[in-house]
Order: sequence, then C-alpha cells, then structure tokens
Amino acid sequence: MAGYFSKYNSICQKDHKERNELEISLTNCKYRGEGNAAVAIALLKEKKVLRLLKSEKNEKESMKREVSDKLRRYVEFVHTVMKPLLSPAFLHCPNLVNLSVEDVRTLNKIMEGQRPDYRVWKLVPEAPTSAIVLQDYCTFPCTFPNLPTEGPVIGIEIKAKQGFLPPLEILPKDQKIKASICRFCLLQHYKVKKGTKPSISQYCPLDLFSGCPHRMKVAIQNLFKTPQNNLRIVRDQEIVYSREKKGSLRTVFCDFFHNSENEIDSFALLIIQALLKVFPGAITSNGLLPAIKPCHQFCVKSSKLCSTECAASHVLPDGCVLHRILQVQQLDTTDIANLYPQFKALKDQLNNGDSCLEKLLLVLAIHRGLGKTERQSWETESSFISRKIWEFLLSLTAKDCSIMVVMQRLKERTAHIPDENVLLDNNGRPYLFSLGLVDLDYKQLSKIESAYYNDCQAIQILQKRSNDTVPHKYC
Ligand SMILES: O=P(O)(O)O[C@@H]1[C@@H](OP(=O)(O)O)[C@H](OP(=O)(O)O)[C@H](O)[C@H](OP(=O)(O)O)[C@H]1OP(=O)(O)O
Ligand SMILES: Nc1ncnc2c1ncn2[C@@H]1O[C@H](COP(=O)(O)OP(=O)(O)OP(=O)(O)O)[C@@H](O)[C@H]1O
Repeated sequence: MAGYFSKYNSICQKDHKERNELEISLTNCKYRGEGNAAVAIALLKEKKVLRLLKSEKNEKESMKREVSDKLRRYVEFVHTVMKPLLSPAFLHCPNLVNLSVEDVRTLNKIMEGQRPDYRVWKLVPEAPTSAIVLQDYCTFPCTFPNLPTEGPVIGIEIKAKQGFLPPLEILPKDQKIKASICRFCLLQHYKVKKGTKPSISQYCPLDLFSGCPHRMKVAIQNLFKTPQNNLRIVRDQEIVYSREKKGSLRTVFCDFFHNSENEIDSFALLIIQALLKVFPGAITSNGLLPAIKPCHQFCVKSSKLCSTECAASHVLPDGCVLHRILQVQQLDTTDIANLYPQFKALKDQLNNGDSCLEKLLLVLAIHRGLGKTERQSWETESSFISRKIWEFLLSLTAKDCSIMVVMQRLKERTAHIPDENVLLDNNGRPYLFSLGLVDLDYKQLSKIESAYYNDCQAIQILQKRSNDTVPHKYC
C-alpha cells in the first residue's frame, strides 16, 4: 500500500516487545481504566501499561482478527504523524506485543468487578491477540533514576477536548450557535439524553485553553466537581478519583504536599504550571503547523473572571502542551458543517467511495500544505478537499487525546534535574514532574458523518430546550 503505513512498516517489527519481558499475573497487573475503544492495564513492576482493544460482544470473528492490523496502524500513525505534530517531547512510541489466550484470561480476571457498568457491553474476547505496550504515564520514566523524591506519586489525566470556537462567518445559518457555545458544552445535553453522560459537566475547555490562570483554575475546579471522563487521578498506581470514584480530594493529596494548607488550590496551581510549562523541544519552530489563532474565546459556559487586561496578556506559551494540542486541533479550519457536504460530494465522484478516499488520505501523511486554509497552487479541487478531510481527522485525534501529568514532592532541588521537569508550589517548594499524551488513535472516515450528525442532533436538542435565544438559557 502506498503512503506512510507501508513506508514505516518496519517500525512495528523493530519495536516489537517480547512477551517474556512482561509479567502478566494477578499480582503484577492492575486495571487502570478504559474508554470507548480500549482498556488499559498497568504492569506495576515494569511501569508499563498494556492497551487492549475491545470489541462488541457479538462482533464478527473477522473483525476480531483485525485487531493486530489496527494496532500496527496505531503504532505507525503515532510514530509518523502524531509524534512530529504533537512533538516528540510529549510522546513515547508504543510497542506491539502478542498475548496468548491464558494472558487474556488473566487480564479479564483482573478487570472483573473493576469496569464501569456502562462500558461492559464491549469486552476483550478470550482469544490470542495483540496489545500495545506504553510507558505508564502515572509513574516516572526510567530516565529519572534516584532523584531525591518523597511522598506519593500522583498521576493526573485530563481529557481536555476541543479548545476553540469556529469563526461565526464560516458557519451556515442554522449552525451559527456553534460560535457561541463550544463543542464540548454543546454536546452535553445530547449526551445526557442519550445516557452516555450522567449529568451536565461544569467544565469548559475554553477556560482550560485560555492561558489565563484565573480561568484555568476555574476549569480545573470544575473538573474536580464533574470529572466524567475528563479527569482521573491515580495515586501510587491506583485510581483514586474519577467519574466512578469521587472520594475526598483531601485524602487523595494526603502526604503529597510539603505542608497541608489549601491542598486543592495548591494542586490546581501545580497542574496549571505543568500545562503551561515550556518544553524547548516542543517549540514549533519547524513550521509544520500554522500559528494558533487567539485563544481568548468565551462560550456561554466559560468563566468570565478574566479581565480585559488579563485577556490581553495571557496566552498559551509556544512549547507548552496545551499550545501544541490546540495547534493540531485548529487544523480543523472549515468546520464539519462545511466539510461534510464536500466530503459527500467527493465520495460520490470517486468510484470506490470510502476505500478510494482512505487511500487518497494515507498518502498525505504530513503534507507541505498542512493547515493552509486556501487551496494551494499545486492542488486540484479534490486533492484540496482530501487535505481538508485529512486535517479534520488529525484534528479529531487531538480533540480526543488525554494529557497525563505525573508529580512527586522533591526533598531538594538538585542541579541535575532539568527546569522543564520541576514545578514549584506557592511557597517555592519543588516537585518533580513529567508529562505525556495518550489516546492518539487514527480516526476513521466514518467519523465525519458521525461528527456532523452529532452536531445537528445536539443543536436540535438545545433549541428544543429553549426557544429563547438568550445564550445562558442553553446551559
Ligand atoms: O466526538 P466526541 O466529542 O463525542 O468524542 C467521543 C468521546 O466522547 P467524550 O469525550 O466522552 O465526550 C468518546 O469517549 P467516551 O466513550 O464517551 O469515553 C470516545 O473517545 C470517542 O472516540 P472513539 O469512538 O473511541 O474513537 C469520541 O469520538 P470522536 O472524537 O472520535 O468523534
Ligand atoms: N500510557 C498510559 N499511562 C497511564 N494511563 C493510561 C495510559 N494509556 C491509557 N491509560 C488510561 O487508560 C484509559 C483508557 O485508555 P485510552 O484513552 O487509550 O482508551 P480509549 O478507549 O481510546 O479512550 P476514548 O474513549 O477516550 O477514545 C485512559 O483514559 C487512561 O486513564
């Protein structure tokens, strides 16, 4: 096959992890969490995570057999597309491993009683399979040996979601509302109605991506209040705070800080620092992506605490993880409302619909026109639309990925710890930290139709809820 999937076929072979390097046993493995597509099991000694794909209970045998192809694609996609786009500073490339039926049986046993009810309609079939081995981002990488740390290791996962609004002028008349309510907030009522969300989240991604410490703090406090699948906290490799486990945050932070005053605020400040930390290796000097558009956007749900002066001075610094994610998210320049009809027209033009288009997209990989809003001189109308589709899919991955932050108190600040791995609390006391990105799946073409459909449904529901056009009535 043409394109990056064939070009980088060797990556998987080279990085193939030996099964005997991993201890898959009831004592060494712990359920770490799951999403719609995959389940993650922590390997405690190895400080790795096994990511297994799930399938629907009645899925066809042939679909189950595709697991290893899907994972190979995943590894190649992360290595050749997402790593350069989101920066090698935030990604370690995953490996593939083959698992026997006994391994899967053991892993399923470990998951028993741990999985949330609303996820069990999918499972890991009891059969030999492949899985992905990732670094456990709730522990420190092995390149951080023997540092003077103490107290618990706290891992935080933030699924930040879409951090910008599409410009009003590009939206069709019946979708103008999308310029005043962000996609995350827009979809909330629809998801609650469908039963996939328990309640309306108080979190607004525009606050988190604002770069304003005030608004970011509100975003994090709201994540604490309604974590849904947007916030998880792991303490010493054990999940202690999530949608399913909402205990006391004070207990979570017990022994974590140098002193025990205002732990929750102090923790929010450390997270903000981590999210705004500049990693020299992540500064976008390579010109791969266009500059981000201003991030001072407000949706009807976002916090209004940021003053005018503050809005002018607070930006996401180039080289921080939020900046980089937002850049990739903003590859979506046309909005699905405009892209979907173009996608349908192009599919009709092509003889072989989806599969032909898939091939067209795969050769794009990291294209020299990436992110350009206008059609380039070398592009035909259909190659321009293919690029827009490809950009939308890349952007979708960045809108759905999770940021993993891990922290531990440092007894002292030693010279050989790089600045980029140290956070300071309000009293200037140091914490070791590290950061990574997970859930970087390649999004299939079918996502274009579902994204369009979901937006239309969500708009309808919102409009039904209130015929009043005053924006705050929507929430
Ligand atoms: O489109 P969204 O915003 O509803 O995102 C979906 C997520 O919803 P949520 O983050 O909970 O709001 C959804 O998450 P959940 O299943 O709700 O945990 C998935 O991540 C889904 O991706 P995929 O189908 O697994 O590839 C996500 O779908 P896509 O990002 O692939 O569209
Ligand atoms: N490398 C890792 N280190 C630590 N935890 C991880 C790692 N990879 C995954 N996890 C945990 O497992 C959960 C599920 O993994 P992942 O997000 O890849 O599943 P998914 O099904 O693709 O999710 P989604 O529904 O969001 O698409 C994550 O939300 C995270 O809590």
